[in-house]
Amino acid sequence: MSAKTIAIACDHGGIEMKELLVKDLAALGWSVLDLGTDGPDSVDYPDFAVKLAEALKGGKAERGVLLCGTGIGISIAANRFEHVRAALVHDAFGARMCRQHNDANVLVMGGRTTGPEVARDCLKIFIETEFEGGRHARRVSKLSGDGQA
Ligand SMILES: O=C[C@H](O)[C@H](O)[C@H](O)COP(=O)(O)O
Repeated sequence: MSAKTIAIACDHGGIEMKELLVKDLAALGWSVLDLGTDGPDSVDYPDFAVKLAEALKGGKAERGVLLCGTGIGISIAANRFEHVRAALVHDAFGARMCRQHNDANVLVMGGRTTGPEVARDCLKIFIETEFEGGRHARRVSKLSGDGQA
């Protein structure tokens, strides 16, 4: 069976965290689609959210990871796409809940706000936790235009 693919992208605020997490993803058995950025030069986080959203839409990856300084800007940008459920996570509980309750398909963290070991832990939990479905499936369906809001 071929490895599942996860896309990862960041701005300059998340570059060190990206390098760390790419290694972990490979060790966890995922094929990694690295969409940059690749160096410390200042770039604009919305451009990288778009790259990742397009990779998910085009079926090039099943899941995604986005990183910027705080995770805030890049999660705002990613959630403008209807097929993206990007969760800004700061701890293990959030990483677990965003999968179990929200079926998040993109994990977002801040390279300037979350320490490396917490980030690695969150990534592993995000990867290994399944969506619970049930009442949560009804709620998640309302996020994508199927609801009455
Ligand atoms: O939400 C935005 C992100 O945290 C960016 O990484 C941050 O705004 C970049 O800031 P600067 O251009 O000062 O490095």
